[in-house]
Amino acid sequence: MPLSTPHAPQRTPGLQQQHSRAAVTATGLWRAYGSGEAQVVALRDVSVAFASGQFTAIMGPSGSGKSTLMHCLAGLDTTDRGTVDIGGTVITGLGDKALTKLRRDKIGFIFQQFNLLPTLTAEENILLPASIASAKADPAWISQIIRTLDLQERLSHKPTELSGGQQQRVACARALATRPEVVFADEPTGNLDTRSSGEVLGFLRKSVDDFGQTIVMVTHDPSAAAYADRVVFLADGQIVRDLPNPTADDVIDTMRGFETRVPLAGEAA
Ligand SMILES: Nc1ncnc2c1ncn2[C@@H]1O[C@H](COP(=O)(O)OP(=O)(O)OP(=O)(O)O)[C@@H](O)[C@H]1O
Repeated sequence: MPLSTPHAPQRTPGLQQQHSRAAVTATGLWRAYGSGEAQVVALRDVSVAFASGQFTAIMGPSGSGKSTLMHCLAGLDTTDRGTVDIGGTVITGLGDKALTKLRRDKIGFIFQQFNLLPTLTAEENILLPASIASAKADPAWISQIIRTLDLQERLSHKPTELSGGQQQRVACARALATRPEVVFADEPTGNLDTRSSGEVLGFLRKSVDDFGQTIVMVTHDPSAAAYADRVVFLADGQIVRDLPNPTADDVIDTMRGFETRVPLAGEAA
């Protein structure tokens, strides 16, 4: 079994120790939706850097701005103010065409709903982003990820013929196929059982330790966050805690602190 067991995160001092440059840097990000009385400020002056070869989880209460932050970091949403730099390219202000190219070449995505193309086989889904990226896919690398994810026997299957866990492992392979600067994972285990979650998280951990991948993952699950090297907590659109080497208990304690915090002046209790 090439993958780790559920809820047994093991951080090994791997490649991330050698790469301290930032893969992704956000500086002074603001994002509001709507206007006037109905305006919601989703991000308030958020500055954060994600080191290359590190696994970071983003957590926070519902509505705290996690998805907005991830979408702004990945160039899927626009910002009102501030900049995002991915691998040395400032993406805020790029036009649609340049952004699409940058996402294709530098970013891998893993979504809660897997988002595989239903008419393609697992193998075709894995190869699709690599086939349209600027640099051609490396067959030895693709084989290595497929082996690590234990997908050799599933390559000719369509998504409907795969379990949720298998579909998410295909999505992981697809995200890593181009060796992107960063993989953004949005609740990657939100639709999976405990065993499949452990397999996916074990693979993400391994891809950081063994391959030097950079991962930024939004999650609600403290045991998923415990696989990360670092947890960044958002509340009310701001970063309020930054926890290195988290355990699930650390994360639960920190989240409890938000639930019991005293409301700000003018806020409903
Ligand atoms: N497209 C939008 N239009 C209007 N308001 C939005 C939009 N997207 C997000 N918001 C608001 O911005 C705030 C932050 O939302 P966001 O989805 O980023 O939070 P979240 O922490 O990801 O929440 P959850 O954990 O529930 O997914 C919320 O108040 C939300 O209602």
